[in-house]
Amino acid sequence: MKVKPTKIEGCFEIEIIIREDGRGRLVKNFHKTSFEKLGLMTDFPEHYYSVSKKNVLRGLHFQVPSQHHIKLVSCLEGRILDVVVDLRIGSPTYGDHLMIELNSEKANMLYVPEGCAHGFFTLSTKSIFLNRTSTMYSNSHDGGIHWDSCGIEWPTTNPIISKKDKYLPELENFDSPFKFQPTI
Ligand SMILES: Cc1cn([C@H]2C[C@H](O)[C@@H](COP(=O)(O)OP(=O)(O)O[C@H]3O[C@@H](C)C(=O)[C@@H](O)[C@H]3O)O2)c(=O)[nH]c1=O
Repeated sequence: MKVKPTKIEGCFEIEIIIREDGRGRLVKNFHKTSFEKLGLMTDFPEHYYSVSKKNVLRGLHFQVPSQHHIKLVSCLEGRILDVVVDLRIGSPTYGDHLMIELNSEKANMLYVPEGCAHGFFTLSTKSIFLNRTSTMYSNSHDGGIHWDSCGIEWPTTNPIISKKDKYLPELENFDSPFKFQPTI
């Protein structure tokens, strides 16, 4: 397992072990001991996957305190552009974002720290997105910011989005409840 830091502190791209033979492939998509050695969260009580067609944009989402959480995200089928926006007051990258392609071929994952908004755009005809979260889903803590309010260069100006995502607040009008806690 290889863990690459990104420009957002606490956010990592993770490359995992893939074994291939004549039958196909085996992908080890979670290894508790390796995560523990790196000081990463290992307790993900909730997992789900979503299936999307091409041109779908989901996000940018988070849960507010006290149900804020770490996400471990990956793409089990297809290709997505995954985006993380730093919403932690006091962070050197507050308001900044990163975009990284996650795909089933590379089987790479993104470890998204608390206090960041997350979203993705689908590049393939069918994309299966896997999310593991460190706290349970809570509808009353569900929050988000508008996908087109953070200076992100999405591949289209007209993605397929949910009604909920259409009316999310813009980043500049968002009063962040998240505080940056430096690791050292
Ligand atoms: C995320 C989630 C949704 N739901 C329900 C609420 C709603 O009725 C239906 C669809 O929910 P949403 O429209 O919020 O689904 P979606 O837009 O796919 O939401 C997800 O987007 C990505 C970008 C994330 O980062 C995730 O954390 C999550 O917020 O499923 C759950 O029951 N449990 C869950 O964990």
